[in-house]
Amino acid sequence: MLQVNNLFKTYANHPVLDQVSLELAPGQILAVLGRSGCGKTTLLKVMAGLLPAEAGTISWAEQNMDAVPVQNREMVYLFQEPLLFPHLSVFENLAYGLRVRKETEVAVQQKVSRMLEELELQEHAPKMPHQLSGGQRQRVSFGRAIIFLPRVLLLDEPFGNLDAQTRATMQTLFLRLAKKFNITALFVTHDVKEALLVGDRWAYMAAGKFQMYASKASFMDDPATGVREELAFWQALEQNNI
Ligand SMILES: Nc1ncnc2c1ncn2[C@@H]1O[C@H](COP(=O)(O)OP(=O)(O)OP(=O)(O)O)[C@@H](O)[C@H]1O
Repeated sequence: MLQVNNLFKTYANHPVLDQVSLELAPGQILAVLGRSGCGKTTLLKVMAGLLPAEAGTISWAEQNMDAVPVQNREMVYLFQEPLLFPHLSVFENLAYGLRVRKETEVAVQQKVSRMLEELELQEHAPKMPHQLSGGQRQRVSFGRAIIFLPRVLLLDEPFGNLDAQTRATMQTLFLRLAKKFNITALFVTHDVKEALLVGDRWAYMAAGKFQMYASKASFMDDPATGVREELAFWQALEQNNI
């Protein structure tokens, strides 16, 4: 179980994380909906150990993560822009985390081959990152993050820069692999549809305050989230009222 208790952080005396608490069971995906500037990136970076919090605790399976350094925390932050090693091939980008963990060459070859297949990137294995499309780069980045089965995957608007069709393909791929590898994830997005699609649990963040909902219905029914408003727009459009 992932547990976050009362995280607090300020920038210039202004709270950017205001007593953020959440709980997530292993294998669940928490979709976090929030507008630009609400503190989503700060929350994910604090959880990954990339930024310090002023107060609060983060624990996994009742082990406190606060003193655990980034490289051992295994709470992996996935940037919106895929960050790949430009001088390494797709294969070697995927293999990197396994090699750092001193896995045997046989295990590396097996795991990378399997991941290339899952990502439908077999034919691109020898390519360098600059020879890939944006969607393909994001797939490699995602594969690299899950190949060593981290405790928690932290996704920051991962498909925000992709066109609508590639985005839909990536959402389906993400869900299939997350379920297959039993990934526990926080998925932040400003897109209502994406939040509804990828989440098993839902939260809403505004001005540093974080609210988790007991059910999809309660998330949708909260006027703050704007879900009903968006649904009403599409219904009105369908009925030719717009
Ligand atoms: N290093 C910093 N110093 C001062 N203020 C900061 C710093 N980093 C972020 N902020 C402010 O904190 C708030 C939250 O920033 P954060 O990057 O977490 O937002 P976000 O929800 O991820 O936004 P976006 O979706 O636009 O990336 C913003 O108002 C931002 O201007």
